[in-house]
Amino acid sequence: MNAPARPSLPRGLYVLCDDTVRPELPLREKAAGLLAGGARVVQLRMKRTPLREALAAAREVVAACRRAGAVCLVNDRVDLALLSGAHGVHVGDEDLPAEEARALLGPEALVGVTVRGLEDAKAARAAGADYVGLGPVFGTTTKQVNAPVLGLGGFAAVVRTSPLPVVGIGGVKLENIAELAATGAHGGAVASDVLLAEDLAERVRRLSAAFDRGAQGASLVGGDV
Ligand SMILES: Cc1ncc(COP(=O)(O)OP(=O)(O)O)c(N)n1
Ligand SMILES: Cc1nc(C(=O)O)sc1CCOP(=O)(O)O
Ligand SMILES: [Mg+2]
Repeated sequence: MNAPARPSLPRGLYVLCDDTVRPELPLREKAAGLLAGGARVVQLRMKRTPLREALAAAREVVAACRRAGAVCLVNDRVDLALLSGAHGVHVGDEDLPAEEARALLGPEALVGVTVRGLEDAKAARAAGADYVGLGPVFGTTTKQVNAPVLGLGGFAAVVRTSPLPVVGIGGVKLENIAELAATGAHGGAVASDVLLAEDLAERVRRLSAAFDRGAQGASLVGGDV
């Protein structure tokens, strides 16, 4: 029997299509800009959109991502991920546990889990996660995070030994994403730096290119995972 076809999480820039940053711009327009710039991983993060609107937005954004060949993950809501046909979910401490998300979504879905350190990453692997979102790497004003800022050194230490691919989040921007990638991170998750840009597509291109440059440096010195 064939193994289930779970997509792998593309390496590189990971963008948040977020309704809390620049809330006046509709999610579908944000997604269109991000995808026009070549975004390959889009997380739909809806914290202030009423549930039925969120379902409609999820269906639109997932369909647009699929047309563009991008992976779309829904933040928090396993129900919306299922109903919209998303590739998976990203869950944290206040969401369904990863095991339950996996049980509901099945083996073909991607499940990402928020972690604060190495022990959390080991637990996420045991729970069936595919990758971890580790942060905050830098200070952020997008969300009040109840965990210390790791800094690049603290982040890199977890990346080196994590049993799962690590996506860095929190204050990641054009000025620091190459350094983040050079730690061997699998991805760099960005919300405000890209969503506040005048030209979202151009910002995606620049962030992606900077990540790839940093990752190339990491692989040259043997720091790649
Ligand atoms: C890639 C990535 N990493 C971490 C988070 C944070 O998720 P969570 O802890 O559930 O917090 P909210 O995003 O729900 O506020 C993330 N969204 N993405
Ligand atoms: C949603 C989120 N989670 C974080 C965590 O550390 O768990 S930091 C964060 C905000 C990311 O937004 P920006 O790119 O604007 O800093
Ligand atoms: Mg959450």
